[in-house]
Amino acid sequence: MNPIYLALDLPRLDAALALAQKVKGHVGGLKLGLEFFCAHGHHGVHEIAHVGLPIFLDLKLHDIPNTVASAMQAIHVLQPAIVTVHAAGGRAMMEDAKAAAGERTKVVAVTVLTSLDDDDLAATGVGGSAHDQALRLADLAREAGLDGIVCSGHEIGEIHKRWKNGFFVVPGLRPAEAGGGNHADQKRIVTPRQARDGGASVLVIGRPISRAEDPVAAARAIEATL
Ligand SMILES: O=C(O)c1cc(=O)[nH]c(=O)n1[C@@H]1O[C@H](COP(=O)(O)O)[C@@H](O)[C@H]1O
Repeated sequence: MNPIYLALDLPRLDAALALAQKVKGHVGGLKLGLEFFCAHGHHGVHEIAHVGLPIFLDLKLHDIPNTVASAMQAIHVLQPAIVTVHAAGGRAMMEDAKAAAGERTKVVAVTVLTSLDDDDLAATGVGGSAHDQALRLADLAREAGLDGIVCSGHEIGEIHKRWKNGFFVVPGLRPAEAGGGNHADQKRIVTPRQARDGGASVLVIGRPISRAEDPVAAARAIEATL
């Protein structure tokens, strides 16, 4: 199965739908995030689901356990293949999120966002490295009974060794030929191939495909490196 999930981070529903239709033969799934869900809600998810690929609903839920569980129940009807919560919400929140999710939905916890480095974490009061914090939160997600986690390609190898049958989502990916120039807001990045070799189950890729002059060619080129 193609591990690439295209992040449809586009403000307009018609543009997101057109892009999804265009690249659907070259990606394994479609990721709809906060930007999309706040703008288009359930209706938008139903529209994108018509493309026929698995839907990853990336809402990064982070609140008290009861609120997160209720939100999970509210999106149950959409039957997403994958949903995200923040591991920093704690064990009880993750347990309740998993219990409220549909049986066919994988619940995965974001460990440390790929847009953060050690200094950013220190500024939030978290001591130690992003690497150590990601490992700690991955252990917590596993203890809470989640299906897996979201982490950067810098941690995936070690987390995979500790959690053999986990489901691992890796964003923050930039193809090698992009060089050092287009990281944008991402700080902990690797190539799609490096993430795959480290044990990633799903590779989340947005702008390297969606902002490419030819998104189909970009998706195919990435697929060819895997
Ligand atoms: O949960 C995510 O998908 C996620 C977690 C994370 O740590 N970093 C991260 O970039 N993401 C998402 O992955 C996508 C990355 O987009 P690009 O940087 O354009 O490839 C965006 O939709 C982010 O919301």
